[in-house]
Amino acid sequence: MKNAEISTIYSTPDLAGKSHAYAEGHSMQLPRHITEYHAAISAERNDSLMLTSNLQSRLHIFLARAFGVKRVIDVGLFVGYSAMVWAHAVGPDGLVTGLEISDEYERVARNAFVTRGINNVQTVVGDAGKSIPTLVSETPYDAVFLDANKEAYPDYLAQLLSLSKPESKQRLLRPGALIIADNVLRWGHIPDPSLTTSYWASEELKNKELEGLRRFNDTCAADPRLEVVMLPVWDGVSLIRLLD
Ligand SMILES: C[S@@+](CC[C@H](N)C(=O)[O-])C[C@H]1O[C@@H](n2cnc3c(N)ncnc32)[C@H](O)[C@@H]1O
Repeated sequence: MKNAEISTIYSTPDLAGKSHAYAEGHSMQLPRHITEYHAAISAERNDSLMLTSNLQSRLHIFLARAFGVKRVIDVGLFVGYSAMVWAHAVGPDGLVTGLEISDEYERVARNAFVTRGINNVQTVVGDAGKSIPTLVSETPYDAVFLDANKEAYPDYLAQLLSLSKPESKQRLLRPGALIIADNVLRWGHIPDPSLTTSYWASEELKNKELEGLRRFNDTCAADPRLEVVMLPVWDGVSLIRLLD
């Protein structure tokens, strides 16, 4: 719908919900082990809000296949749902590297992969800022999914770019790599700083996250090495391409 404002497309939350369900019903199907894992986490865990949605996952799979993605870094593994989606997208001969600071979450994720016979995911426990530089090898990655601590997005982006210089013999990301960043609109708080709703444990955390996301979004839009499309869907998703 050309020039339509997003707020005027769906006049009620009910209509937005119906449209989402319809879109889901008319998109590619996900394998059952993925939808079942999503449902199990949603039913059993009180931190399941951190999950990406099944519809967003279809976009990830679509993009991975369109971009020829075989190697992905999943920054913010949580209990392994998004990594499981990437594992499906890249196929058994691909590789997903999941980075997670919590050894408890990583253990749950690893167990989920083992019990489902998924063996193309490797996990690294620790602060992603420390793990990312260790991933440079002979074979660059094709894609990154940023979904960990929002305040560190600018640092993660700076690392990805500085470890993927055109003149370098070894680089972390290949030219043309895809970076997908989740939560870039943060419930509308990024475009509207006057919002008073708060989902954060403290004002300090809120301010840190929002400041980090704003800096990240501004950098992506301004950096000549990057091409970005920010989608105002879900919690805001930026699709970023490394040009060189
Ligand atoms: C929103 S959740 C990720 C959800 C996951 N991508 C999915 O959709 O299944 C964010 C995760 O990032 C992890 N995290 C937070 N800070 C981190 C850091 N500095 N390094 C690595 N992981 C971190 C959290 O423990 C949490 O599991």
